[in-house]
Amino acid sequence: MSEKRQYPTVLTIAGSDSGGGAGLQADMKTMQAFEVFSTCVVVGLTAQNTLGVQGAYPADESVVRAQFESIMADFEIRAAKTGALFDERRVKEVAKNVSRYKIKNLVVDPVMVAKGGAPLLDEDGVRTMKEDLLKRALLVTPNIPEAELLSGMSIGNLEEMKKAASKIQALGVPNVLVKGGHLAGEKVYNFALLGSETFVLTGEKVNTARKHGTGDTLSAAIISLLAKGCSLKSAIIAANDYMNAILPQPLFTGHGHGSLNHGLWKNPEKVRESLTGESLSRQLVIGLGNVQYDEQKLLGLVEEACQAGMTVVQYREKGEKRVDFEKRLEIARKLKGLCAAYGVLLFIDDDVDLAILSKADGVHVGQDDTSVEAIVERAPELLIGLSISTMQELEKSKKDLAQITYIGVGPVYETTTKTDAKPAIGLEGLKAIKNQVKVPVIAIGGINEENAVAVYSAGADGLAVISAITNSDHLIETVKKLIKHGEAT
Ligand SMILES: Cc1ncc(COP(=O)(O)OP(=O)(O)O)c(N)n1
Ligand SMILES: Cc1ncsc1CCOP(=O)(O)O
Ligand SMILES: [Mg+2]
Repeated sequence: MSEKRQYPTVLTIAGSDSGGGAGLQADMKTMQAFEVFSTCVVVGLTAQNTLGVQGAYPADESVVRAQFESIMADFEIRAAKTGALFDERRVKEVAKNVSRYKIKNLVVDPVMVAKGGAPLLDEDGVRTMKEDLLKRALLVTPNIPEAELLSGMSIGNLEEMKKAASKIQALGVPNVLVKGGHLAGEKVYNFALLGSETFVLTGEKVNTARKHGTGDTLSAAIISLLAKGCSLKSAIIAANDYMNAILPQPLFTGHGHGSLNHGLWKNPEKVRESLTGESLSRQLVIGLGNVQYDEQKLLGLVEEACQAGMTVVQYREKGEKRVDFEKRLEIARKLKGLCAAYGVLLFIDDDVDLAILSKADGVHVGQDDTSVEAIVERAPELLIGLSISTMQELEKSKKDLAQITYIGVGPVYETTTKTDAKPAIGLEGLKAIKNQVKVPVIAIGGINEENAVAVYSAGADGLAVISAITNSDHLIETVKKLIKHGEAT
């Protein structure tokens, strides 16, 4: 076989949903959205549509085995997941093949019952899954009813989710993610037990019947990110963000529960539409020039900032040393990987080529940079941020406002970070510009954890900062304060 590095390739071991919204179809659509190559072992077929499951037809074990043989003879599988496995015989066959081919990064989505109530795993299958399959997995992702069956206890709240996760871990699987969507309450809590580390992820409870395939989609997103080299924790966090982004915008297809819009994440038009104020609200602008040309410091700081809750990173390379294009591309690609893992948007300052080649989400341009028209013509997939410093610039840019994602307004306060900054416009200048536009206003220039509240009160929809982060000796606290000030106004 060729020694060439392989494109990240993943495997779903699951049942087919003829209705296309769940099962291996949901998995493969999700994998496409995350830009990994997907392969599948079909463990059985269902005759199914958005109204329910009309029939289930397990595949013969020899057919399951033959598919494993074909896939493993050719592909380098970086991560795999299981979905509906139907019964004890198929669970055993899958477990055997997972061992035979030493499949790593296996996520078991212990699918037991379809959304409409149809059983997708019999009782003996559940027992075999507990005894034989879980110990071969990296992670198991039960929902509440599945966690109850696996743990043998009933679950009515977060505390019980935690207890159940420990009981499931004791079955031999090192990491457990219990999905709390079935519990009552306005928010959804998902509880993760990764080794001895625990954390809770929240999501909005979306008031829609179109939740079919959510478990498949979440686990497919997790293995796609694992295949791209993300840590398990980052993969879970980013997959949760993906769910929160696509759940509110289902597809109205069929006459029953409809479907998730799996491609939404990567469709720029849709991403633009689904961007909330929150997703643009805290931007870290940074480059090597802001961190004494120390690459590890840059990447470390960006990762920490993403973890802490910054929502956008802008890669802006200014400073006395020249950083050549090749190096900037290398950095931008690394930043893209980091940001994607946390569901953070990456913008590139000034350079449209760099934004295209690094697959950044957007580009930020000033008044004298590439025109908005030219960017849209060349790279319609890019989100666009545009600097506005004065009413005159706003007037000149009004024709472009419909095409752009946000305007960067400032400097609001004096700043020493940008050597050629225009005069500070103050809170009054910010207010005046805000009053003239519908597009989100991201304030920049001299903003820090103390004055952020005033900036928000003047009408800013978000903040962009450099020194508030690069000079902070308590970054998590700094970001927390930026978040708090935004929430307070
Ligand atoms: C969010 C945000 N707002 C304004 C700017 C300034 O951009 P620009 O006018 O292109 O100046 P330089 O950044 O190139 O010095 C920004 N980068 N980000
Ligand atoms: C890039 C830029 N554009 C206007 S002011 C500025 C610099 C912001 O840096 P700081 O947050 O350290 O004042
Ligand atoms: Mg610029």
